[in-house]
Amino acid sequence: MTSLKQALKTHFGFDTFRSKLQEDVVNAVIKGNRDVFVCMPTGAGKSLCYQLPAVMAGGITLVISPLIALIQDQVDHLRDRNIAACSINSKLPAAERRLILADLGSSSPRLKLLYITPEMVASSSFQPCLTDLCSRGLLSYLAVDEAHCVSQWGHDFRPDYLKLGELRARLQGVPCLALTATAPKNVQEDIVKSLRMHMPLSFMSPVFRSNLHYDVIYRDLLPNAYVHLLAFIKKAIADEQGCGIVYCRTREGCETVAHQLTKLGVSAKPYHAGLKAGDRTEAQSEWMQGKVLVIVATISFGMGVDKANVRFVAHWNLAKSLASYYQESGRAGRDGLPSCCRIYYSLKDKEQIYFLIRQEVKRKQEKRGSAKESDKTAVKDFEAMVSFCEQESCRHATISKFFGDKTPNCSKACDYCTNPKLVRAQLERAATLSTRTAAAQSEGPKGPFGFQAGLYEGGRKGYGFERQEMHSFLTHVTSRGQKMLQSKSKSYMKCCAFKYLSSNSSTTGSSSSSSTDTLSLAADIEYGVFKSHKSSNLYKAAVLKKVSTDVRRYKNTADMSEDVGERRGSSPPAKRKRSDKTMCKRVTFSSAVEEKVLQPVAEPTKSTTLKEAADIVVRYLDPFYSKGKFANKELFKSFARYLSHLLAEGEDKGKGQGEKSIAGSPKDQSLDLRIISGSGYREHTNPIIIQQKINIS
Ligand SMILES: Nc1ncnc2c1ncn2[C@@H]1O[C@H](COP(=O)(O)OP(=O)(O)OP(=O)(O)O)[C@@H](O)[C@H]1O
Repeated sequence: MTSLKQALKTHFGFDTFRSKLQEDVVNAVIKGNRDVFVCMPTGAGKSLCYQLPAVMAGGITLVISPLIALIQDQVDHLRDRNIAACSINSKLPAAERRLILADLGSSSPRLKLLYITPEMVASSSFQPCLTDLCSRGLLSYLAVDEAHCVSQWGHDFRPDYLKLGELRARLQGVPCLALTATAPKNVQEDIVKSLRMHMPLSFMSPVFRSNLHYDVIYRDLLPNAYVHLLAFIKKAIADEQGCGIVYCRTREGCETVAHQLTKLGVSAKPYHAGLKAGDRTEAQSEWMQGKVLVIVATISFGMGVDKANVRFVAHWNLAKSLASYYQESGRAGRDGLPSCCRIYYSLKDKEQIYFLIRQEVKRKQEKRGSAKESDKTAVKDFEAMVSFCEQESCRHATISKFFGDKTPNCSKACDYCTNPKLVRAQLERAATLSTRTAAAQSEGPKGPFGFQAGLYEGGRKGYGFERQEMHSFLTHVTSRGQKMLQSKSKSYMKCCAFKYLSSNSSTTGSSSSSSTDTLSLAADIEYGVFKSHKSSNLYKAAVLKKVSTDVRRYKNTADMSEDVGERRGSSPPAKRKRSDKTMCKRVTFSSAVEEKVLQPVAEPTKSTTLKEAADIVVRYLDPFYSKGKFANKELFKSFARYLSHLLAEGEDKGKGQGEKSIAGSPKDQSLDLRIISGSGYREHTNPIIIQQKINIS
């Protein structure tokens, strides 16, 4: 075994290089006489191209990486392998920083890889350390990860990356390695120029990844897009191995999609900048561990997340460019196994993003006082994304062409190559739809930015216009002294809604349905209000009003209905199907009456604590579990948890209804178990899609 392969095995545990290209790059870097430029697809193993030379070299490798989270991930991974790596960043505790600087200042530092952001490299506090390392000849390599960030033609331009040119000039004699997955020709040239690389050796491999199946579904054409997404998820994870990502543009989008998926029985969690850091970390780690099947995230999620078995990446909203889309969708199938990448395309979404991009360009130009050629980049990039969705040709070919590669052999790895007729049929239907809705759309976007400002995601990896949107949102919020709602309030309001609906079950028609339905209805009502109210007090009042209105509306409609059977037999959703016309004709609403109806739920009654409820539930369910009536322990736990919440929160009003199935007569019950954590209880222990029927007899 060569010493290189030996080092690969010893330090990283790999028997072979992932590809010939990876080995060639490592050899070229170790040789050290030329700068090296690497453009390899997502998941191809670029990190190893500098990590292996770094551990084999005598000095320290300085790695520039754009995100602290990404850096942290890499550092943790290296430390797990006993490789001396660390990062100096703004979040580092002072004591740790002192230790690192002490090691770097020693005659023979232990450290092999020092990760740093471009901002930190340029900061004055880091300069003495850098000068010292340079003057003592202790820098082995300079590695610039995600190098496309240096180019203003790139999809993730970071002005601070431009400062790396100066750094490079200071590090004469230190070989530089630039790595990216997403660099068309103009970006490649920009990288080489900006980093002042000297006649670099270039290692490029085509972007084509044959294990990824790409398709586009027109969301506007679907009768129920969430059910469609559910079917996609089920198919992509048919063997229940692996997990997936759904990308949404906005925080609200993440919440909505996660909520809908949960309601449909999929364990899904949202991830966005609006969540507390702890909740975000929890969502990510549960997803990483396979406890949560789907993470519904803004694009702030994913960079540096190295999870092998991501079986699908669905885009609920369009990516801002084709390059971004390639990178985001490329998080699927890093283990090389077949995986699916789908876009749920929507014309409205397209219009909104166009609008936002133009606004952002205008804002930049106003600030700068002039227009620049590169201002058009964002629009062009997005146009490429749009035409990817609206085209009638191979999706892989489009991606490859965009990055300057030859047309790959798709072999039915996209919807067009699998069934071009279907793609055409969809386009034709979409064209008809867009003609029909053209009039409505021509009115232009509503609201200050054509949509609800404030609902859009920020973050460094955002769409580029987040600052403007967030600013508008914050102004809106603080101007009224409003506070974002806490999840405690949400649970409480859901509980109120549930109690009120339960107590009026004979009116709402839920007497015939389970308390699960009532809970689901309560969650729907609460969530609907939550979406449109940012003020805590207005939100609370609106939930109560909405619940009482719904009950009242039903009451009025039912009272006047000639079909008594309908009143007795149908579930609430069926009743709501009654046409608005009928309702308008027959029912008049009096706000005074509604206010009166509100009163009974203003004060919550004392209920059983969750722990007490859990004790009761476990006592009753345990015999069934012991008899093997549950498929597995996780299912038992999920069911018990769900019932405990139900009992604790709906205890007083639900007596004789919901908990009858727990405490009543289990021996003759057939429990239709649909664990709907979307009803307020997000915790799942079961990663699989839970929608099962258990017969207890
Ligand atoms: N020689 C190898 N043998 C087996 N696995 C490898 C090898 N080299 C790298 N890998 C694994 O491949 C996965 C992807 O590697 P890495 O994160 O470096 O990809 P990347 O090219 O940087 O992708 P991205 O552009 O998405 O960040 C990692 O899990 C890594 O451990």
